[in-house]
Amino acid sequence: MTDQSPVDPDATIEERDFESALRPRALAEFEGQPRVREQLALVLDAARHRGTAPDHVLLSGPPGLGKTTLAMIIANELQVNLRITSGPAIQHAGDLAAILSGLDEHEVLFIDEIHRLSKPAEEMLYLAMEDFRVDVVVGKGPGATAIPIDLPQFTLVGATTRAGLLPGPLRDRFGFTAQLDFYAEADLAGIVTSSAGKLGVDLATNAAHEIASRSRGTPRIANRLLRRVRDFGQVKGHPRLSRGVARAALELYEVDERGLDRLDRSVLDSLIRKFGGGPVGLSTLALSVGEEIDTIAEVAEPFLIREGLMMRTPRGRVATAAGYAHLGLTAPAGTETSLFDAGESQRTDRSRLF
Ligand SMILES: Nc1ncnc2c1ncn2[C@@H]1O[C@H](COP(=O)(O)OP(=O)(O)OP(=O)(O)O)[C@@H](O)[C@H]1O
Repeated sequence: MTDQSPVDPDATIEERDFESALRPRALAEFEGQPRVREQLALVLDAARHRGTAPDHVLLSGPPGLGKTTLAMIIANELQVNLRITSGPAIQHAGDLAAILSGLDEHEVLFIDEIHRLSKPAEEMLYLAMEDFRVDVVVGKGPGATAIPIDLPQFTLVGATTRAGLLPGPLRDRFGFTAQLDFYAEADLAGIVTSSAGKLGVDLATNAAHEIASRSRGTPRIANRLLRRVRDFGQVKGHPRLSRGVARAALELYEVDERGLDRLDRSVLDSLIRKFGGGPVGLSTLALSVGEEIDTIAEVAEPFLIREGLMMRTPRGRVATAAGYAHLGLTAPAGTETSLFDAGESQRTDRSRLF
C-alpha cells in the first residue's frame, strides 16, 4: 500500500495505533481549546460533587480536532468505562436498545457520527437521554406491545462533524455542547512537542513550529506530519530533527508552507487552468481531479476556502486572487479578492452551555 496523503481521512491500522499512543488521557494534558476545557472541567467537577452522571455532552467540529480524545478523557476523568459506537453502526432501534441496556451505572457511551443515526434509533435515544428508559416494541401490528426497560444513569457523548444536520430535539437533549475549532499554531506546536516527547524523538522548537504551521489547524494532521518528519530523519540519518530537516521532509511529501498538499493544489490548479478560475460546480471539479466529491467537499474545499484561496458562490466555486498568487499566477483583472466565506469557522473557541 502506498503512503497516505497527510490529509487522507481514512486512517490505516498503523495510523490508528499511532493516534492512540499519542492521545492525551487527562483534561490537563489536552492542549488548546481553553474554553471548552474549562467548561467541561466544570461539568465533570459538578457531577463528581453530586455523585451523579454528568449531563450528556455533544462535541462538534471538523475531523481530527479531538472529539474522540475528549470522549475518552471524560470517561477517564470520571473513572468509568467508555463504550464506543457510531451512528452508521446502529442500523435498527433494537441495536441501540441492546447497547443501552448493557450499560452499567454512570458509564459513558460515545456515539461518533451521531448525525447518521437512523430515525427509529434517534427517537429511542430521546427517551433514553431524558428518562433513562427505552420502550422495546414486541410483536407486530395491533398486537404489538411496548415493554419499558429502565436504564442505568449514563452519560452520552455524541460527536458530529455536522452539527447543523442534527435534529433540534436531539440537539436540545444535550446539557453541554462544545464546538471545537481549528487550533492556533502555538497550540499545535505544543501538541507536536508533546507527541515528539512520547515518541522519544528529538525535535527542535522551531521544527515543531514548522510542522504546526503546515498542519491546517488540526492536531491529527500535525501528528501525521511529525511522523513523516521522524521517518525522514531516521532514514536520512538526522537524529535531531531541526527546522531544516522538517522542511526537507515536508517538501518531499509535497506539503507546502501553507499546509496545502497535492490534492489541494490540484483542485486549485484545475479550477484555475481548466475552468478559467470558475465558477464551476463541485462535482465537475471533483471529476477533473479524479477524486470523490465527498473528499473534495470535506477535506480540500473547507481548507481552500478557509485560506481564502477559493470561494463558494451561488454559481459555483471560484478562485480568488490569492489562489492565483499561491500557484505563482497573475489573476485576471476583476478576480475576487474576498478572503473569507462567512459560513466557515474561524480559529476561535466557541462553545455553548445550556
Ligand atoms: N487537544 C489535543 N491535544 C493533544 N492531542 C490531540 C488534541 N486533539 C486531538 N489530538 C490528537 O489528534 C488525533 C486525532 O484526534 P481525535 O481522534 O480525537 O479527533 P476526532 O475529532 O475524534 O476526529 P474524527 O472526527 O475524525 O473522529 C489523536 O491522535 C489525538 O491524540
